[in-house]
Parts: sequence; C-alpha cells; structure tokens
Amino acid sequence: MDVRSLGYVVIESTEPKKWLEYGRDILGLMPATTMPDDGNVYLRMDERPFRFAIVKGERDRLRCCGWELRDQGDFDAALTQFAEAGVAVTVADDSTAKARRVKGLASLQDPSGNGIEVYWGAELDYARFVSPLGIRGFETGFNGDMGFGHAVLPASRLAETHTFYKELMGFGDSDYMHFKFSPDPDDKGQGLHFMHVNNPRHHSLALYEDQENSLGCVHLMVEVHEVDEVGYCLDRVEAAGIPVVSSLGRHTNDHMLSFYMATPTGFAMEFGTGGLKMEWDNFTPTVTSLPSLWGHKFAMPE
Ligand SMILES: Cc1ccc(O)c(O)c1CC[C@@H]1C(=O)CC[C@]2(C)C(=O)CC[C@@H]12
Ligand SMILES: [Fe+2]
Repeated sequence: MDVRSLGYVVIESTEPKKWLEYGRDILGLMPATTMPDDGNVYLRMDERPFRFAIVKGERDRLRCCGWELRDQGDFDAALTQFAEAGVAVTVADDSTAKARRVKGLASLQDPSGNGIEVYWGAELDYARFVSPLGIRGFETGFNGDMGFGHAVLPASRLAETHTFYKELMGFGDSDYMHFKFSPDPDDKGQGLHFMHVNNPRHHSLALYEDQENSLGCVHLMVEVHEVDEVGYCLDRVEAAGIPVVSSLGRHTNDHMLSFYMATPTGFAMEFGTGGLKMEWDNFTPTVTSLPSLWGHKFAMPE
C-alpha cells in the first residue's frame, strides 16, 4: 500500500463549538467556508477543504485518521489487500465520501482499535486560506501533500499494531524509542514507534504503547513555517489559561521545535516548526534514547 499522507482527522466531541473557538483563536486555523452547515466544525489549514472535522457525538475522542491514497487504482488495490488480510472494511457510500470531499472512502480499525479511513480523490478548496490570526501558513507541502502533521495514537497491542501499519499499510519505520518512567523492575516501560508514509515528513504516525487511553489519541501535531508563530501561539495559550502539557523544546529525531498544549478533547496538540524533510531512499531507521535535544519538560503523565 502506498499511503501518501495523513489527510485529516475526525474528532467526536460533545461540544464541537469548543473546537471552533480553540482552532480559530488559539491555533489560527480557518473555519471552512465550503463545507455544509451540518452542525459539525470543519477547520482548514491550507488548500484542503478541511483538515480537522469535529462531529457532534456522545463522547470526546479521536474517531479516526484519514490516510490519503493516490488514485482509484491504489484504493481498489488497498481494499483487496485488506480483504486478503481478513480486515473488516466498510466502503462508504457516495454521500459519505462527498461529506469528506473525496471520491472514494473506506473505514476500518487497526489492531488496537484506532479508527482508520482511507480515501482517494481529495478535492482542493481554492478559497484563499486566510488564518484568522495572520499565520502565514502551515507546513503541509505542495497541495497539502505532506499531510496536516502527525498523530500519536495509543496502541494497547503495540507489536501487532506496528506490524499492521508496516506490513499491510506499507508505512516505513523512522525511529523507535522506549520510555520507562518508574524504577520498578516489573514495569516494562512503553515503546514508541515513529512511522512515515510516502512524503518527506519524518513521522506522520507514532504508536505509543498505552493501555489507559480512552481519548483515542496521545497528541496531534501541526507545523508552522516560522519560529515566531510558535512563540505567538505559546503566548495565546498562556493568555487563555490553556494548560501547557510540555514546555518548548527540540526533538532529537525530527528536529522539531515545539511545545504541547491541552485541547478541548483532552489529548494534546503539539505546535511546532522546523521539522526535518527526509529523503527516504537511503534512510535506515534509528533507535533513539532521548526524546529531545533540549527542553520539552512534560507534565508527568497522569
Ligand atoms: C520524542 C518525540 C519525538 C518527536 C515527536 O513529534 C514527539 O511528539 C515526541 C514525543 C512523544 C511522547 C508523547 O507524545 C507522550 C509523552 C512522552 C512519552 C513523554 O513523556 C516524552 C516523549 C513523549
Ligand atoms: Fe509529536
């Protein structure tokens, strides 16, 4: 499978309006102008009609990640591969695909129960992207082909889930880390697989060994072009009294300069700049022992 990018996320929210305010006033995302007035919140960051869809529901959680395929041929081939692997897939009807602004759409789950959508034929929205906070744009590549950023998902079955993305969905390994927060010898710690798809972003997905997470997400990351935009965002977060989950720092593996904040859903949002653009042809996956070169003081996991 040749997954091109992490196209969007769908977030289930008891109060989508909170995400409208958070997305617009803190992140500087643009409320979509071309999406239906269906009570859901759609937020833009580039020429894609939306990157965040927030749908009203019973729970507060990440519902799924939307992974982009190149064309109908790749999409049909993916459906065949899922079927051969015995993975249950629901192919969306036309009106559901239209609601995502794509030509073809299917949904499934990874072995840890994280929601996945695969799609092809993404529509572009050429209504000019204007950040309500004057951000000059987000780092998403040409026509958004680097995806909106990355997602770190909980994986109660880490090894099986990693194999699923690697062997079935064709993701590549970027880096692996292992964390151990307690000296207890019975505590095996937690693994963290960083994985890339077919674009230069260092990782579009990370899988964090985690039994507890009921939010369906550890964090999402968005990237801006300029370091000052990270600083301005940090000022907005502090002024709004939003918890800073991790202080400013620079990651070892992708060189991202970022901080993390709470979102209305409870998982974190990483806001960063300066991530590496990788060439994968001659890349050998790494194992890294430290999350950051400097900074990134995390509020200890609850
Ligand atoms: C280590 C790292 C490299 C690149 C990233 O984009 C990135 O988000 C991270 C940090 C990931 C990781 C996390 O999200 C959950 C809380 C973790 C385990 C920590 O407490 C340190 C590293 C954190
Ligand atoms: Fe991250």
